[in-house]
Amino acid sequence: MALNVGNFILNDWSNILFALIVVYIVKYYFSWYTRENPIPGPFPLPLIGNLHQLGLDMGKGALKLQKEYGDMFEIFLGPTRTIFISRAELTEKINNPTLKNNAFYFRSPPNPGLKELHLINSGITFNRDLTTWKFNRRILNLTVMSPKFLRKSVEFTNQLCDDLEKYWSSIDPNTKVNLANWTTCLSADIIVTTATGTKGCSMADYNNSLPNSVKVDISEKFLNESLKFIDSIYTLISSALFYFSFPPFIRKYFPVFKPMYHKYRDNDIWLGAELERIVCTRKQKIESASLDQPIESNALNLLIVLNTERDINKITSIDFTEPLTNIEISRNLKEIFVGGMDTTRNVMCFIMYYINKHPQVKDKLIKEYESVYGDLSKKIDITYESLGKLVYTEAVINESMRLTPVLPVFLRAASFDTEIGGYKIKKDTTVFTNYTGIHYHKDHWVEPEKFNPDRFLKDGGHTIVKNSYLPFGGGIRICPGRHWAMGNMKILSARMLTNFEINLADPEAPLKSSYQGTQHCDELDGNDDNLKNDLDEANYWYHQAVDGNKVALYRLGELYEIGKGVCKNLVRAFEFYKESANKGCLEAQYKVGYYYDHGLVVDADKEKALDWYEIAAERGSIDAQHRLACQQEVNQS
Ligand code: HEM
Repeated sequence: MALNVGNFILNDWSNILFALIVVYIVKYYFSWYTRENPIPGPFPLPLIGNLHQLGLDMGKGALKLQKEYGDMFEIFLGPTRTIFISRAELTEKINNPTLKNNAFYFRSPPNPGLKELHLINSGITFNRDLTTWKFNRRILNLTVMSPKFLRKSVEFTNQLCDDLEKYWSSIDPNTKVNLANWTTCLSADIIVTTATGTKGCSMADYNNSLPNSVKVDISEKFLNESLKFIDSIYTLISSALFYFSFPPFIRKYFPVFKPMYHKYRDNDIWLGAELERIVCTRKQKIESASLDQPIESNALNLLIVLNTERDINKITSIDFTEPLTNIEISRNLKEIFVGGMDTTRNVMCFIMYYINKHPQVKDKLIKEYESVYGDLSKKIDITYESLGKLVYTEAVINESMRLTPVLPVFLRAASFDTEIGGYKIKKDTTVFTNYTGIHYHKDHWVEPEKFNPDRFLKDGGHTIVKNSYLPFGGGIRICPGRHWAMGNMKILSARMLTNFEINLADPEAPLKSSYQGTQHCDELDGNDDNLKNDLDEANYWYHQAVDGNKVALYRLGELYEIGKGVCKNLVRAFEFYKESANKGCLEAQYKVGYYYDHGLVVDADKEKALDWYEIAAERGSIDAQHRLACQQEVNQS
């Protein structure tokens, strides 16, 4: 009998498997129930842990779990214990700005996938080796945070905005402007151009793909090379998530994942070689130029000349006296692309959404641009220095990034055993800061759901609690590209609003976005029907006004008054009205009176207002007669 049972068990593989599974489950739950220092969190399932509760959208999942389990909860991503913190005070250690006693200088725990991508012991973002991280981080700070780089980046972004304006002014009036696509292309071009000094051509390609657009003449070979490179950066970003999430065995041998693995691996090899080729070619060019020849301050050039005889600010620390090797330069360049491309494009989309959703904010922005750049009917001159004056713009950008942080959650790992909120955290435990959770926390923000840029103004009556606003993270690993990104966003907002009348195709539609490692703007359609028609109308009246046509002058006054086809500008409007009034246009005469009457001109003057009203009233203007009657009543009373 005993033999039979033994035979039965040993021969029946399914029973063995069943027994193993039972043992695994018992062991799994035993270690879960007896785990040290448990933090509130959902009940996990073997193998997948709490992945089903977190869902694919990590930002939304974290918010949902925060509601159920509070500001600090733990979940299991597969077998790995992971902690989420969603309150400013709890992030104190993560945002420690010094290396001394820094318990969270690791980005992630050791991970075989990231190691295979050479991201664990080199580069910046996932680098766990303190010596090389410090070295690379210092180099990147010296490059993308240096004033000469930031100044040059303003020039590049302005030039690319000029291109965008050219493309937009030739768009077919009956097509919708896909703002998400345009900002994606513009951002890619900004990052590529500013990082390498070679102009990106995503916008040109996208423009050429649109029906009825005026095609740009661009070499097919250059276009393909450039697009392949950009595509390869996006592929690398997706591959980091893939390599991070799946263990080597599943990646390499599971039928669904195998082709993806091959694609990602080939891409990594190609990109590495391409970056080195780019570095080598530029290095040769710089070395063959004479020393007195100025070198453009794009990121690649700055990395190449660092610590060479061209570098006037040679760094004189013992550990860093030599120029960078080609590998070091290409790895830093890769960090710029990976860190900058996906973040910038999505943030720009979100900003455009919020601005266009709130017309009163748009008006205030236009006023700021008028006060900083003067006459908006002429091309505005955005300099590096002027960006500091765009205080309201900065508040609008901050508020957009508060409501939709492009990294809704992001990770760090404990670099030694430590503690948060009274709970012990073991070395290498992953801790996600739930940025969205903190940005919407009722204890930190009044009416957190409301879009209110004033809360970021000094006199806005709101005190910002330390660590309650973290769009760029914080502490020693805070985003090194934050000043560059903020500059780009300011330029883009100013250029778009002063040149175009963009309206959301469906103003009632909610923001469509999804989590893809970063928060991704899925769809953002703007209407350019009005834009093109309005531009045409403005052009038409300008054309007519050349010979002093009083009706055309009056019409131009109207367009400037309401900002149609041109930027709203009351000073310009008044100039046109006055010129038209002097030529005898009745409506314009009334308008001039009205502008003097209501203080819409600098030299507001009631006497002058009455004079113009009288002229217009005498000639039959009902509006002017009404104003005079009102004035008489006021005088009598
Ligand atoms: C609006 C645009 C951007 C946003 C919202 C953003 C946000 C962030 C955030 C939240 C982090 C994590 C910081 C932390 O752990 O505390 C980060 C890290 C990083 N960002 Fe950005 N970023 C942006 C643009 C850029 C740009 C343009 C670059 C290019 C230089 C860049 C390069 C990096 C790098 C290299 C890191 C890793 C830093 C480290 O681990 O030491 N980012 N970014």
